[in-house]
Amino acid sequence: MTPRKKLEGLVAATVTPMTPDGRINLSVIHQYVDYLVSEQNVKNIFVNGTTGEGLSLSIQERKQLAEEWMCQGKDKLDHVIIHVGALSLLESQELARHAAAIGASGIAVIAPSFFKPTNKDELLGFLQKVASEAPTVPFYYYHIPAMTGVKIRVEELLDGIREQIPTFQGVKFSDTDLLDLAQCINKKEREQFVFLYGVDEQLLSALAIGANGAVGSTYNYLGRKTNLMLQAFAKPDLALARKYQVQYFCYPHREQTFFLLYLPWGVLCVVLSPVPSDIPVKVNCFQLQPPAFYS
Ligand SMILES: CC(=O)N[C@@H]([C@@H](O)[C@H](O)[C@H](O)CO)[C@@H](O)CC(=O)C(=O)O
Repeated sequence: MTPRKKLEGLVAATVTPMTPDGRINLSVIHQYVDYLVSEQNVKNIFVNGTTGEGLSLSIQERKQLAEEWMCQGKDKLDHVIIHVGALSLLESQELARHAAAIGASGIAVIAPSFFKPTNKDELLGFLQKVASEAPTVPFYYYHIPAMTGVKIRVEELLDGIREQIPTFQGVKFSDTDLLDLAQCINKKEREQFVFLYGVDEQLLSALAIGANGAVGSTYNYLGRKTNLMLQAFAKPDLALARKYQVQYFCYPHREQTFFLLYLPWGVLCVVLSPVPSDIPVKVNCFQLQPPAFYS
């Protein structure tokens, strides 16, 4: 892993592979890493987040997954960000210490979502207590109000955040409120922070207001295509970038079917997207353990 390289571009929010009897399946993670790097050109991952269903896993499972992703990503991935948020502060702190011990390139924390912080100071207090357990690890706030119900504006949260959290590095911004994101980015003193956008369907809009990159589920299987959009945006060829965004992300993702098939030789991940017939990608599959007869 290349340590401390600035985090930008695409970050795949990884799915957690499971066995048919509901246990985590660590054995396919090395192939998952190879798939992301070679097939999707994605070298950053976000582990145990929403897509990985981290909050539905036990602490032990989350640690084992983090260790395996770190181990298999060594010398292949640039960044492994571990989500360590939890309802329990003590558990979140334990996960933060663990992520630091295994050398994670960053940690991220969502707001507690049952007994919710009601203002900026409560939220900041929680984040600070977790971040301080990993004092050398870059820290990201994971803003996903649709899931947590915590709607404190990030723009407000960021005021003076480095004084409370010296490791604060940026935000994984999974919300459609682009005004909030723009206001975060447009403060001069925040230029050094990283803003990673998390609503894949409208990434281009976030790039236009200065997002550094993106974390999302679709980069598991549309990473290569989204990289083309990033290249078109950087050129800049906005017409082409818009074409990519519209073609691959404007269809109702909530209707998207994403499932894992458990076959004798391993796990097949199938993604069905309701896209028009003139677009070639309708079904995306990746084999976490490809059978010999397929190659
Ligand atoms: C609510 C949700 O799952 N949002 C996804 C998006 O990538 C989302 O799947 C995508 O925009 C398709 O709707 C990410 O923001 C979540 C994420 O990055 C994570 O797994 O932590």
